[in-house]
Amino acid sequence: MDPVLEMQAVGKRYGSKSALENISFKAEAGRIIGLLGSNGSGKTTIMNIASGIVSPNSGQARICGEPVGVQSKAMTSFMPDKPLTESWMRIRDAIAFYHDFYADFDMVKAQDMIAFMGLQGRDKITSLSKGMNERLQLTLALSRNAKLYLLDEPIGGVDPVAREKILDAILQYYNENSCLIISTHLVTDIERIFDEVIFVKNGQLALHEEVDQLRMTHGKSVVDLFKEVYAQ
Ligand SMILES: Nc1ncnc2c1ncn2[C@@H]1O[C@H](COP(=O)(O)OP(=O)(O)OP(=O)(O)O)[C@@H](O)[C@H]1O
Repeated sequence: MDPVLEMQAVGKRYGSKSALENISFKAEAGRIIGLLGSNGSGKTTIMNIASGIVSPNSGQARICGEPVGVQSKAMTSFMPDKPLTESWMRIRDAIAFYHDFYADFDMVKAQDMIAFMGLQGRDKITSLSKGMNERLQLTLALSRNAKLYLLDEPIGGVDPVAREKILDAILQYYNENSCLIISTHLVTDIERIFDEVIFVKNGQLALHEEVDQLRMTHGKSVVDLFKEVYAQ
């Protein structure tokens, strides 16, 4: 069976600046994968290429064997680091918008997640705190029945309690037939949910390993190895 996401020798330049170089990896169904790296290492660029927002200059990205394009976008649910919702919307409008827009949107799951997250349908999105907004964006992304979920910094800037709630929601609502990739530089606390981690450093793939294997071969937690790899 084809991997859910495969990158083959992907390179990306912005003008004269190289953002990604020769990135190759496979991401299989049933896996939660941490895409880890310090600021500017290339995580968002990888997410943007997998979701079809940005085209690589070299190499190729495939979703379930299909080159990234119209067909692959229907199989990919992306939570970007900036919200896709409009400022006039209430939470219920955002849910209705996603339901109208995506044929695979599961309304029952969305309502269940809204309750789990402690969100209220009548609340205006502009009135939500950063953490509550992240809970909403995660609800919207995970309520689709996609093959690939791409969550770009889903816990950026939220307090430890909100972070735990978001991680619990990911574990509870994750669909085991899919692959979920989470980019972050906040490795502490989040490593408990990863099956595999990919380290990106200066636009290159520094490591791709199963977390259990990594602990055995390196004798270290993901956080400790992260600190070692990214030490200046
Ligand atoms: N639109 C763009 N134009 C020019 N350079 C860009 C653009 N987008 C990204 N870059 C550069 O590409 C490199 C990788 O950026 P990217 O946003 O992918 O990193 P990141 O790991 O997601 O960083 P962060 O954790 O800070 O979000 C950086 O050097 C960045 O400055």
